[in-house]
Amino acid sequence: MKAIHFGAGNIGRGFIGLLLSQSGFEVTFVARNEKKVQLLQQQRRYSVMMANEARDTELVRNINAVNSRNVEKIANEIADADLVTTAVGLGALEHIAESIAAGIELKLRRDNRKPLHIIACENAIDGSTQLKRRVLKHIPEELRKVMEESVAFPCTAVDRIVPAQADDNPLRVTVEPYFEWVIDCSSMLEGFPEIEGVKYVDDLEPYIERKLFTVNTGHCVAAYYGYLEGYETIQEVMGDAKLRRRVINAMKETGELLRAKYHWDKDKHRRYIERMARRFSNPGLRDDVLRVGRSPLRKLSLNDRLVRPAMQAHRLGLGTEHLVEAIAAAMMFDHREDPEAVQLQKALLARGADEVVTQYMGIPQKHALHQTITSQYYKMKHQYRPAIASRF
Ligand SMILES: NC(=O)c1ccc[n+]([C@@H]2O[C@H](COP(=O)([O-])OP(=O)(O)OC[C@H]3O[C@@H](n4cnc5c(N)ncnc54)[C@H](O)[C@@H]3O)[C@@H](O)[C@H]2O)c1
Ligand SMILES: O=P(O)(O)OC[C@@H](O)[C@@H](O)[C@H](O)[C@H](O)CO
Repeated sequence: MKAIHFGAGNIGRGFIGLLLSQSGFEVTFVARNEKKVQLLQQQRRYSVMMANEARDTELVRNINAVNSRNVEKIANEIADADLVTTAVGLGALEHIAESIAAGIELKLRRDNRKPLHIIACENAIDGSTQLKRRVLKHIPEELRKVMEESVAFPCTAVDRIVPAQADDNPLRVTVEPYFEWVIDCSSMLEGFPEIEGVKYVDDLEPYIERKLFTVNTGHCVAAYYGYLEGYETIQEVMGDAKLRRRVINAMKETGELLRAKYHWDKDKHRRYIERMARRFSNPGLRDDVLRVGRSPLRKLSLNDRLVRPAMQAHRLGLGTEHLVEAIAAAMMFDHREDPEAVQLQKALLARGADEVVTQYMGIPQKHALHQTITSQYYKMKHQYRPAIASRF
């Protein structure tokens, strides 16, 4: 069984590569960094350490690597693969689409009808569908129909906290012990080799929404308030009782929405929230506020972890107070080395919050949340301005 994985970063090595290798796949990483490619090619293995007391360690074997610029080699690898996975970041999917399409085209021209599944393991609703749309642009018209017979793009929800690594060994990665990987099997082709530890479901929506609107909503609330209060890590933020309460309150708010939509048991979901908060606090990890808050424009977009639950909750007449505050806090994220934070701050400065809420969040001006978010932002800006100014 052969898998090609795009992105030899934190989640790629610490989660996807690990589970695929444990399930018997030969995994070839497609990576941008030539040094990392060479190391993976030389060592053909790396270790994944658990952030638990025992520091349990797993060895990932049977791996190889190819540089992301080597489109011909990537296409050859994909042409006879069973699985392609990605963890490159949502914004980078457009950069890998052409290589994936080249592999699919080669596979079809060789008349290889073995099923190929392509799964975008990014934090997003319908990530694989978004990738498919980009790949299709590079597939010749005459192959598109036949492609459907042997190539599928099932969507997924992946959950494991893997912080940025500070390790002398550039391949080793430390991860939390917890993980959840759910794949939508309703769009899968027959004969798919199962991945150990994956849950296959017919309807992914409750799973991806539970993950994105609890783990990722709560996580980014911690990051954005933590940033405003001058904390460096999520662990520090969770140690601050006032901020921890804000994180929990936001997860409770999305919890009310999720329970209304999916009729979940109240106590069970409360325990899920508590468990997620304990994960954020894991003392065995050091997770930077800057990593968790990265790419604020993506996180503030209409279908992501803040605006989507807020819009849905509003539609159902449920509370949105904590989400609105978190959205305003996200708008304050002005880290100079984050290109999206810079773009956001420039837009706020040039065009004001009104336009930013419409343009980047997709909330029409006449929507009630538009006004609430804008006012909350100006209120918070006033409150935090002295703290922010002292940063520079
Ligand atoms: N780290 C986590 O806790 C976690 C958990 C679940 C999901 N995710 C998602 O996984 C994705 C990756 O996150 P991460 O934390 O591993 O980030 P990361 O920055 O550690 O890894 C991304 C990797 O993709 C590589 N990359 C970017 N463009 C590429 C290209 N064109 N070709 C090949 N490689 C390319 C980068 O060089 C980097 O190594 C994101 O969508 C993230 O939301 C992350
Ligand atoms: O990867 P992002 O930027 O979408 O979100 C940052 C973190 O919240 C995220 O990486 C979590 O650690 C992860 O989603 C946990 O499964």
